[in-house]
Amino acid sequence: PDGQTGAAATDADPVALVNQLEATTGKFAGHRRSGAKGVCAAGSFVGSSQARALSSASAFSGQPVPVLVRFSLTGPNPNAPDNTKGQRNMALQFDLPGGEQWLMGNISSPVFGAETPAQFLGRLQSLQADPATKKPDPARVKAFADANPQVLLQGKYFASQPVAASFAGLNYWGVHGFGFTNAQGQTTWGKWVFEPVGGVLGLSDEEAKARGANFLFDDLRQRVQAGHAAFDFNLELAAPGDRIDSATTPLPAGRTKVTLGRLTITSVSPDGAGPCVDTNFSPLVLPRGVVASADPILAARAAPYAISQQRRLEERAAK
Ligand code: HEM
Repeated sequence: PDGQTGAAATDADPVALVNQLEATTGKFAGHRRSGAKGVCAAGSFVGSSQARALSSASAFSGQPVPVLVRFSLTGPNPNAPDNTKGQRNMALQFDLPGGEQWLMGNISSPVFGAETPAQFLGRLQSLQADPATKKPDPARVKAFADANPQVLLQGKYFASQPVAASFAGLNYWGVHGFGFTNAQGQTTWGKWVFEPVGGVLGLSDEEAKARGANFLFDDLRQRVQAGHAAFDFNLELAAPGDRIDSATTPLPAGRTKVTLGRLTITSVSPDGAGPCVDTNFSPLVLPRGVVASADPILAARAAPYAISQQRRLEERAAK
């Protein structure tokens, strides 16, 4: 806590965040504290000339760059059902020349569920089940949400969307603002979204029920085999006055969008295997030519990811 900067009001201890994730959403030994049900895949990214004008990052050279991909459902449960509404993830590790890496964890929503780490901790606390009823206390949930209305935006977005028909048929947002710096030293700020080349694919509630609880991974394998899994990496450019430091404030609709390149998914690993299983996708690992915004949620992600990774690797080793 640092009373002079006021940091104590918005920060949260990373260990407390991971402990609270476990207390509220559950703990499944050996698995990610969020994004547990997932699969490794591989892809190839080719950057565009528009991207090269904005950023000197080697990811945009125009040469194919290998990308380690992980698609997942949110939450700690490795057996969560696929055929429900809610968050899906696409985490990426661009393996750049010279051993440089670019890591990101993108989600199927333009906003996160909290604006600051402290607010996220408070929201999770309010959602923790009461030991007596085994359910969250509705009055406590409401009181926190009334005082922190940003925490409802993400749930409203998911409620407005159909059940995802495919990991390859979703928009995946970076949510945070990032700056793209070119060789002249000019930095352009924006927020990115990976948009599926074949369009967004949704299911009606009846269709979702008929698919069963485990259809997304087979669907992904089929689409990748058929060559139908690719995303345009698009950057929405911030205009003067736009907020780029808030994970609950998307850019206003209609901002100029620049296509930075195309990511093609080329293979999918067997279930539970592959090079992404033991890694974490800490979104502060950025290449030269890309810089982080001052979004406090972005800054707060690195430490909990490392803690979760350490816990699950230790649990796996102890089995
Ligand atoms: C303070 C806020 C947040 C906390 C405490 C948090 C915590 C975590 C933790 C503990 C993991 C598991 C890490 C591992 O074991 O490898 C995780 C995974 C993930 N998170 Fe977050 N997260 C936060 C915010 C966000 C935001 C804002 C996004 C999206 C913009 C996001 C996207 C993801 C994704 C995509 C994964 C799965 C990555 C994978 O497949 O390995 N998280 N998060």
